[in-house]
Amino acid sequence: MADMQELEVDIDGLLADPAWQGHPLHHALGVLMERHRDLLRQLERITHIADRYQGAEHERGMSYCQRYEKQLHQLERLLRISDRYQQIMRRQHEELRQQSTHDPLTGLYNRRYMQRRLHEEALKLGRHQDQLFSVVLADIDHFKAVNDTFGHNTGDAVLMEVARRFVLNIRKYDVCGRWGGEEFLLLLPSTTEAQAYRVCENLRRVISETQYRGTDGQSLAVSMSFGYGSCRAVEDLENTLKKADSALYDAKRTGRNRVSPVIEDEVGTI
Ligand SMILES: Nc1nc2c(ncn2[C@@H]2O[C@H](COP(=O)(O)OP(=O)(O)OP(=O)(O)O)[C@@H](O)[C@H]2O)c(=O)[nH]1
Repeated sequence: MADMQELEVDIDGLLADPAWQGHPLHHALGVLMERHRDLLRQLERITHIADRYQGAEHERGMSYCQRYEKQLHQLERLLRISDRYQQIMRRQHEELRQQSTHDPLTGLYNRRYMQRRLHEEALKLGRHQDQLFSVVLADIDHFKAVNDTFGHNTGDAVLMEVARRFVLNIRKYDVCGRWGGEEFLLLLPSTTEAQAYRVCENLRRVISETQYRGTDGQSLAVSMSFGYGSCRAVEDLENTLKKADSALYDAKRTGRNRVSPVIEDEVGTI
């Protein structure tokens, strides 16, 4: 094959050489080369057709059982691809759902989700007049100073640890969310004011007794102020949030690291 290619290159060289242009065999050699190339092209086409024919013949020669097996394999492959695709879609859907309802830093529910939950909980009260729930607003004291003194990353670490402590110290049907920067909201179903006060006092103590770790290994302490209110009807929701907010403001105003309003009867029982 290599010899043939070399010969073709030699002949092409001779045909192109002006020294041989007038030679009586020059034209005949040119025509011969053209015919030779035509034949090669035809041969290639025939080989290609023969290959395809052989493939088709092989298929035809297969028994029904073999063809059925082959189609089954193809279907199984398709199913595997479709399964993988569905898994990816499900995972992406779950990630999107998580992102739309959760705060990325603390992993708690975000404000939008908490607003929806509050509304749903208030709607449920409409059908059960004797029921209620409580709302707690809790805010880290002097958090700006934490950031200014220890840096924003340490501030983030404190927020994460506070969130963890909250989740560890509430009942499993209570709902905890990040309401704003350093502010958290708790929804406490079927909880009276007196019970809400106790929940807040417990959390206040846990948060202030925790040693937090900064990103450079330093140890620091923080405290939180709490305000709460109870909701007894759907129309009451906005009012309850305002009540909790102004109670939180009172707790800040009267010295921080405290719960407002104080329920005197409960103070001794904690
Ligand atoms: N590290 C960090 N800081 C945040 C985040 N969100 C809000 N903050 C900071 O929280 C601080 C809140 O400061 P202020 O509203 O002045 O309140 P404070 O210093 O906690 O004071 P009081 O609430 O009155 O006790 C601001 O410095 C915000 O930048 C966050 O995601 N990470």
